[in-house]
Amino acid sequence: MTAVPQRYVALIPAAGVGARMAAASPKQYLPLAGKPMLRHTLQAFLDCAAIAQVYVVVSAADDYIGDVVADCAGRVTVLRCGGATRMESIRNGLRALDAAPHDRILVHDAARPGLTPALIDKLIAEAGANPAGGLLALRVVDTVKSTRAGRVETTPRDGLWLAQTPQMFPYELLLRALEQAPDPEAITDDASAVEMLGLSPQLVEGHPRNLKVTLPADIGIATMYLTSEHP
Ligand SMILES: Nc1ccn([C@@H]2O[C@H](COP(=O)(O)OP(=O)(O)OP(=O)(O)O)[C@@H](O)[C@H]2O)c(=O)n1
Ligand SMILES: C[C@](O)(CO)[C@H](O)COP(=O)(O)O
Repeated sequence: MTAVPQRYVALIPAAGVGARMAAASPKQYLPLAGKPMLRHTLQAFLDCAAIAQVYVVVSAADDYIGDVVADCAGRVTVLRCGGATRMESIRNGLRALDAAPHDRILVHDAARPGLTPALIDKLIAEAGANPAGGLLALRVVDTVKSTRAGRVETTPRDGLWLAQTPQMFPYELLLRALEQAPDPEAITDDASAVEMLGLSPQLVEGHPRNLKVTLPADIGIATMYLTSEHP
């Protein structure tokens, strides 16, 4: 029996309110280098030949998305099933999208507009065949301090990484991991749900340009990367 080739499908959670950004509109629609942030994020997948379909999860009341995807007919599907948390939005999106069990789902934050087709291709090349999936991540390069004990302590940084997105997993595995998670509050990213099943997703070196735009200061940094000549 010939193996059915796996497809690569993007799922972009874009139903947040951007509370930490404290802007007039949800941060994923703020203008960056002349375009809404989400359009930059979408374009990275639209410019990546490996991506078969892009799904965007927005809130039911979202009235920004129409203008952002007006010229993306066919490649982008809008799912109005955003939830109260990022993980709920992703789980709702997984239940709504069309994919085969072995297709790879690349979950990517709308708030990471610095992603490039080259980074997507790198993740697919290095982790696309891994049954435990994989994600872009950056090694920690600064000394890490913790105040959890009520005082300042230094945490050894060897072996520490900062998770980025896309986080890519077989469709069946990711949906099962999110639905079976014993403590949904403990899941801050998709990989942690898969880790709770005892699997170890592959870490693939990402790039600082793929930062999550979270605080006002991140707008200038993201704009610098989006307008820079350097890849
Ligand atoms: N209920 C939610 C919350 C977040 N997200 C998405 O998940 C991504 C990463 O989340 P985060 O950076 O925390 O975005 P917000 O939740 O909007 O930010 P804040 O926590 O400051 O409100 C964003 O693209 C956001 O739109 C989502 O789809 N649904
Ligand atoms: C998924 C993520 O971007 C990986 O670093 C991060 O966990 C999202 O955190 P947020 O608080 O939902 O922005």
